[in-house]
Amino acid sequence: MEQSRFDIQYAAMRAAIIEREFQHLNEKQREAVFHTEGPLLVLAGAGSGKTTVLINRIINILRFGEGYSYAYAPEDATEDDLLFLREYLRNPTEEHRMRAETLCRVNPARPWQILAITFTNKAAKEIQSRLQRALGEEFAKDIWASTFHSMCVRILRRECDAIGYDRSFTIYDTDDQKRVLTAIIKNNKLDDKVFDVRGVASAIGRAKDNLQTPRIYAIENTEDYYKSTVAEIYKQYAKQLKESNAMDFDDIIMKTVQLLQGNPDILERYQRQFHYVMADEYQDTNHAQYVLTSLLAGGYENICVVGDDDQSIYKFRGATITNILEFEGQYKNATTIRLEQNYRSTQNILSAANELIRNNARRKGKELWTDNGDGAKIRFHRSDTQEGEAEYVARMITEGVADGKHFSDYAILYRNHVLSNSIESAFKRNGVPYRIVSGLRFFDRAEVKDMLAYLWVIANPTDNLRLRRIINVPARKIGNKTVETAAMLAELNNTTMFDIVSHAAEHPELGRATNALTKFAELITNLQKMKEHMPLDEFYEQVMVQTGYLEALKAKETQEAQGRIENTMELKSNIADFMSRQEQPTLEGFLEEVSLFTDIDRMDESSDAVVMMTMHSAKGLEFPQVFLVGMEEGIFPGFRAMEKEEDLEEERRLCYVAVTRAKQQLYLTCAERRMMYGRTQYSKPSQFLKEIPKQFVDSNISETRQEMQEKLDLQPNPKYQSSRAYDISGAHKKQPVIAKKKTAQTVAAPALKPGDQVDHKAFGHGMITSCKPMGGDILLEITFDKVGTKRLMAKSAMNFMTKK
Ligand SMILES: Nc1ncnc2c1ncn2[C@@H]1O[C@H](COP(=O)(O)OP(=O)(O)OP(=O)(O)O)[C@@H](O)[C@H]1O
Ligand SMILES: [Mg+2]
Repeated sequence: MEQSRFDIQYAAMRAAIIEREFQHLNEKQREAVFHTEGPLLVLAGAGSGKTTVLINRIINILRFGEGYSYAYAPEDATEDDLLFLREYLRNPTEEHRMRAETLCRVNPARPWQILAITFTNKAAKEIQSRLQRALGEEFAKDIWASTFHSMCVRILRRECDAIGYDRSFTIYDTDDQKRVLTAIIKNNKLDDKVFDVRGVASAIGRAKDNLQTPRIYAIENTEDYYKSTVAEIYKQYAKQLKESNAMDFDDIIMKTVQLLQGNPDILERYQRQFHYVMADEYQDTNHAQYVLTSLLAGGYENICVVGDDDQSIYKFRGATITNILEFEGQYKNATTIRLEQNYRSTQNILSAANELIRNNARRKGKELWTDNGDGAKIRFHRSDTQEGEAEYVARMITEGVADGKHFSDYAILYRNHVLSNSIESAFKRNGVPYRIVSGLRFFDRAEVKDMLAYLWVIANPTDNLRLRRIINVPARKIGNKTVETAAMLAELNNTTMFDIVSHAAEHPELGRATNALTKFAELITNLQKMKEHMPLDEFYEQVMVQTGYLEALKAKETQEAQGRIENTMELKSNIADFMSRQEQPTLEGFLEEVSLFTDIDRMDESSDAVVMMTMHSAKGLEFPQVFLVGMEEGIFPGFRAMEKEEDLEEERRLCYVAVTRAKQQLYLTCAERRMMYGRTQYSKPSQFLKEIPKQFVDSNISETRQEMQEKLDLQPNPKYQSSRAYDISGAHKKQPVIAKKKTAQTVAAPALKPGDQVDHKAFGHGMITSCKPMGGDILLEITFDKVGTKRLMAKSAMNFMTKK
């Protein structure tokens, strides 16, 4: 075809815009961004910009997508038309789409044709907000950027009648799941030591990750007594959930796969819808997620997965690294792009990460480099005790803040949550503000769960489990026996408990409770009606009042009850926040969001506090200053992992993930002695520390001493107070002495009194308002000019404070 005036102008204009748009990316990254058609694997190390590529790729597809290259303006297009088109290419709004289409054959993807899946809500939100900034809120909000779970819930809410569920289905969290399982284990008179509920729950979870239904699981496990019994529990569990119109987390994925596999018409609809499918952190997908992604991308096969085989850390949850390693086998025409430049960390941190992960045999192998410069050396610090370790962490942070850093620049990462206790105490003693990201669900407080249970029952009255939770809360004279009778009647009549309760008068077995039951059913029915014509937050308040829940708390008049009232009110703020974000906020929508919520999503980045979380939760995140604490043999790697090479490699990958979160400075700390689970443990520094070459490290750990200890296999004798009892080398003296001095300094309890003026390195000028002796130390309350009142323990505080 002859080139029209438009073609020439258009091509030049397009090239210029694209050039400008993506100039901040490197060549390899741009290659990935522009490779939009066909299967693409971006396999690259930490901090190399994988997530960045994924986001920019979406921007590219939506603004300059393949379709635009076929755009031809008619010969008679006016200057005005061309100007309009130029504007439209910059900012393709739905509003102007029609005119653009009449001018030229534009055929770029629409936002809802793009599916981008990630693992955490936080990551999904990050993608959404970056896309909104680039493409405009209105336009970007239709992109399916979400987690596996919320995407599946969205599909299921629309389509689940095809698999026999009602659209108002409830989502059970791990706690709900355990209640149901515990009851089943008890009813079947099984030994709950052998069939420990956590073990059973995780076996069922793994079965679902592998898309095994109760029937298939039973067929595949006939030989083994434990597993065949689990198969029976699984069967009963699935039946009960179905009857309650409920799904657990793992069901959400499995049922979506079943829905799509069992209903070709529905599958085809989604395959047609999703022109482009993308998945971040693909190394952590399990079998069910892999099948799901493949199914959804099956229409156009424009599938792009990004990941890092070295960061696969969820094997224990069924993730299988083969999904990423076999991508090229699955799609014969796949293109693979590797990124090697890291933009996050300094060279010292990267070299350490490279050397560490080199010890894994099973990997594809890659090296990262950066031109960020060497940066500061990594700091190793070994303390005598866990308290010493915690004090060190607190001291480094306070000194850093005194130096101009922010508390929020710091992250403390640990292998297990138990390791956070001593750090927390040290932060309290030193007035360091912190926030623990538990990775668990936030909405786990009893009163919040109660209110949510009410909301669930209103939305889905067939939810027997939640009905049981609230039917007599606050007390309504509906006893346990009545509840059990109602449950039995429901079973017998093949209906739900709510149905029985609503028709209590027809069941003489319910005896004197009939009245109370009928009233309860009326309460729920009335609330259901009320819900229809009231804003959600007002409705929530009505639920608190009508159910008598608020009244019952108020009547208690205790401090604790007051706290609970505040928590239930906080739930209202959550609802209000939800309403402000949604165009059509529904109760179901809110409940859904809540059930997929974890603490990490609530991490408020605006407040200045140190964050503490497990290494697993830190995936995909970055922080200027990172501490990895508890770097000891037996903790990290854990004893269990040390037995099998395969497990050790997974631990090492976790260490690689943790190390590569740091942008500027990495601290690795350990203690010789530590109280864990009520016992004092002595441990050697983690083998991972040894795998990091000395040239990248600044250490207080004397190597001679460590080597000596290992050579002689000397075990420290717990009878000695000082852990140095076994140290015969004397070579350690240099550094630790300095450390000792610091501790010695803190011992003298300072003579302070209310009214004294102080200068604190991190908090500035303040005045002591009270001094209370406490456990050989003094608890100070100080009102600082800048940061308000803080409570500090005098001994530690005097490291940073002078009296005026
Ligand atoms: N071309 C670039 N120029 C400058 N900075 C970049 C570039 N690409 C990425 N970055 C920055 O590097 C950091 C790491 O990027 P990103 O989080 O996308 O990496 P990742 O590969 O997804 O990391 P992870 O493996 O930890 O998930 C981010 O702060 C990002 O803004
Ligand atoms: Mg990433």
